[in-house]
Amino acid sequence: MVPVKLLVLGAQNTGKTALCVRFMTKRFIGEYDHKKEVTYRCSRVVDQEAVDLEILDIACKESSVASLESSIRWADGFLLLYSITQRLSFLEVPQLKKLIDQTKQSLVLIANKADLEIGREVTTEEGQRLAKELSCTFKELSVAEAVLAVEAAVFQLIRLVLDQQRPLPDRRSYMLTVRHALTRKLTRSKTMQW
Ligand SMILES: Nc1nc2c(ncn2[C@@H]2O[C@H](COP(=O)(O)OP(=O)(O)OP(=O)(O)O)[C@@H](O)[C@H]2O)c(=O)[nH]1
Repeated sequence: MVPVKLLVLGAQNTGKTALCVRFMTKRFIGEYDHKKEVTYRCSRVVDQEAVDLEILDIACKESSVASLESSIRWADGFLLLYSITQRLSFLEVPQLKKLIDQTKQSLVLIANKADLEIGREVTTEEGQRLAKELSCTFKELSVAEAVLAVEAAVFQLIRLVLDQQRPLPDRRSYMLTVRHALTRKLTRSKTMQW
């Protein structure tokens, strides 16, 4: 079992708890008790790898900068949420990203509440642009409506963490680079034969 620790971050009311509960139970529950921070534990198989998962949902209202920083140090990967209906939560993203250690690059930016099109304050393109600037993966989804999208986002983050933990030559990104280089070389030599 590979231990993987994930932290769910974002401004208030962006759906952090809803996302954790959705991932753990597959259910969407409207309202939660926000007073305490909660650690969810479960195991999942990701790409044939058994993963021992801990997901920390911190109560933003209650937590000090010091405790936020200590949670960030604890985590291997981050789900950073904003709500498409709360422009302010989108504007807070770069600040939160700055708090995350530069060496910790496993981060998925989630634009939540995609079902609330009528109240949209942040466009999909703005989210994509920000993710590009912050060099992270981007997903727009609705925790309320899409159980599979939530699972896919968490799994994608787990893959990033596992990839980051592998010694450099084993990393998926490294293998992909080598594969692309080889393909290019093979294509070129084929072209030359013709
Ligand atoms: N329509 C809609 N509502 C959502 C969605 N996700 C969460 N909510 C609602 O948004 C509100 C806030 O969700 P929470 O999960 O409590 O948000 P949080 O980020 O944990 O909030 P704090 O603990 O205050 O930081 C709740 O009323 C949820 O039911 C979604 O995808 N669509």
